[in-house]
Amino acid sequence: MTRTGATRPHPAAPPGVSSLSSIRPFRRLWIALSVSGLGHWLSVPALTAMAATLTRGDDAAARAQAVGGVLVALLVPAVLLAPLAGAALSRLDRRLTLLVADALRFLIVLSVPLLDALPWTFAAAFLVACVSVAWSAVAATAPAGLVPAELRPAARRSAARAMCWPAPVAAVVFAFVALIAKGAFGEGDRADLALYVTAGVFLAATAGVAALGEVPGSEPVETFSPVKTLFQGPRVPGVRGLGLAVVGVALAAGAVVAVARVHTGHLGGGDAGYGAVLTGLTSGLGFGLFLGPRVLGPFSRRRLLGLAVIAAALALVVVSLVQNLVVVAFVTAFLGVAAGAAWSTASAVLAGDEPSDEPSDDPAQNRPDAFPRSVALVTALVVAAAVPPLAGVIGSRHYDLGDGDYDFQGTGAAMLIAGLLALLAGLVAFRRLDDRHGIPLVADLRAALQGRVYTPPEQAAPEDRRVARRERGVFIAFEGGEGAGKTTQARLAAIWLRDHGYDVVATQEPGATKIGMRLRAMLLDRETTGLSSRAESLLYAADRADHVANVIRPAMERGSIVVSDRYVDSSLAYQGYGREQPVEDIARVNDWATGGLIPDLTVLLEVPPRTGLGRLSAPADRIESEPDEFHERVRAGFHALAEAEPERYLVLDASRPQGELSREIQYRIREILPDPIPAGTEDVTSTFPIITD
Ligand SMILES: Nc1ncnc2c1ncn2[C@@H]1O[C@H](COP(=O)(O)OP(=O)(O)OP(=O)(O)O)[C@@H](O)[C@H]1O
Ligand SMILES: Cc1cn([C@H]2C[C@H](O)[C@@H](COP(=O)(O)O)O2)c(=O)[nH]c1=O
Repeated sequence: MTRTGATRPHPAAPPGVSSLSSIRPFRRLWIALSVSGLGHWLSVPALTAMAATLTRGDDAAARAQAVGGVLVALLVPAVLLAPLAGAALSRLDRRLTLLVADALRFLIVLSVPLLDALPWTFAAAFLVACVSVAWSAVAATAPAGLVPAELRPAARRSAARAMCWPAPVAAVVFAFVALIAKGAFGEGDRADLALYVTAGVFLAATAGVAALGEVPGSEPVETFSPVKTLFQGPRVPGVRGLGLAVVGVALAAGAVVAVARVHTGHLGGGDAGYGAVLTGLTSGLGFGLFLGPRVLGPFSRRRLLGLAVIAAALALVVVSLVQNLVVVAFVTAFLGVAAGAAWSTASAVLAGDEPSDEPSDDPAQNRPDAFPRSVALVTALVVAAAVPPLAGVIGSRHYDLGDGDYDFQGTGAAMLIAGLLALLAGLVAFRRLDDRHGIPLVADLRAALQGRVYTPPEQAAPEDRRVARRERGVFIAFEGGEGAGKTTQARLAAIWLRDHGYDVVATQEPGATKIGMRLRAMLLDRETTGLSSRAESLLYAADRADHVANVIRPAMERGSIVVSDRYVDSSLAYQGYGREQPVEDIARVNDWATGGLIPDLTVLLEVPPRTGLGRLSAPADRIESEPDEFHERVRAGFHALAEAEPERYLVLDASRPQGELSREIQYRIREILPDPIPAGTEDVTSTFPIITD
């Protein structure tokens, strides 16, 4: 609501600190971790390619097994040794640990091309992976030690990103280095150069960490046992099918990685082709992780998860059958997108279903992603151990198809089997996860594409249907982040409408009714601490239910124009995107609370959070005091909602002058206005007000 006065700094920002990137030591550590991450991801294709180079004289089965052996060596420490690392690492100096980890990996990787022996390549892969377990555990918590307490959650998320984003870059670098190596050595693939480059990256990371100042260990280094977590099951009981969904995704993505080096060799691609396929997979994964639940906002996340697994499995089936390297790289990228979307959707499903128990001493119990991570890791290990030998056992088959030959390699057959198993896992997971039994999938998808939750006609409440038929008014909502100018523009619109003869009800959320005012006080009071996200969502929905029942619907029935400062989309953006709860759950609760009442027009006033918050003068309330990241998510949420339903939205850049904005809003409102004088009255008076600017 409007408050006038001077601007003020955002309350979540400590003095002089606007964001993580403005904290120099954090920024430097983040860069050093990104460089280490690049080395970490480069070591995977470099070491597997070395195994393939060293078995070049052998048959395809031996080569596949050598590559699989390196992958197993890279995965075993993460599965078996991680639980031992946590307690020991907490006692060590963080900076020194990161420094030693990078230096050790530099030396080990450098030794591989120098010794040029397969057994040492396996041993080196195992040693690198052991060091990487320690490095990633420390890297996950170290940046949080460099920032104020309120920025620590954001620092942890940022650290996780620093370790992940280099994966597609590493794949591209590997592909380029392979091309250069092929040109330079001119005698088939040589992985030496990729290993030297990887060692060089680790050396650069070592120098980067050495140049850092102290890294305080303010947070314990927590690791968990994937095997134990697997048997404990998900932190949230009752997410049936989630484990199977993760198995399906890990099976599909893991099978491609397990045989890609040898398969691309069959397709004439060598190391560069291997790099191209890995680039497709990793960049697809990144894109899918970003897209995840953002796509199809109102669609059930559980359904989305099942569908994403099925899509990844079908992509693997196509990859297994196609004999063209370019097509294989593109379909693998699609597989990556589906797998990434499945992963982030699974995380959202788990994050949205809050655990019923108290925080536990077991780190795995406090991490929503511990279970899917464990399932993925163990599945990847089994795939790396089983798929390459399976490819070797099957061997190659030659088919004469009359007008052309078809060579079906063991690697393709092994991927086909993995793809069919992943498809089965996806189908069963979809059935188990489905929380919309009886709702036709196609209609549900179509409605989600239009930005709404599908409700079968027979399920709409009889009273709501009756009211819907009688409604004659127009409903306009103003939405946007803090200080965007909603109250200002809603008031200007109401005045303009009244000036033109309309009966206007100007209202707002939360707090338009007596009960609503009490709810507003509870919701916005900074003294309200520890309110769970679900309770917050329900309180906003309760305010809205009262608002619709006592203010909006009666006004609509009278034929008034209702102008509301905030409505359901605020809950989708703040409680859904902002609080990272499943948006479709919030949509469903609000659909019920409002009897499905949707505005005829939603004006979205778009302004960067800092600008909007800077416009406010009163002390920040509970929601305004949330950190920048929260408000950025809210902003992105409003964007996504408007994009999903463009015909209902008018999106405006709210940093423009107020007068310009209100004129544009008037133009748009005009398109949906009814006759301002009720039909009967017009028969009697024969008058018709003229609308002017
Ligand atoms: N287009 C604009 N340009 C600059 N300042 C504006 C603009 N629109 C509104 N303001 C000013 O910004 C402040 C906040 O405006 P307003 O209360 O309308 O925002 P709001 O979106 O309703 O805020 P809240 O989210 O707190 O309800 C007021 O001081 C208002 O005068
Ligand atoms: C309706 C609604 C509101 N909020 C938040 C958004 C704001 O921070 C406050 C309302 O304050 P305003 O000054 O009146 O805009 O509540 C929310 O989080 N969810 C909602 O549904």
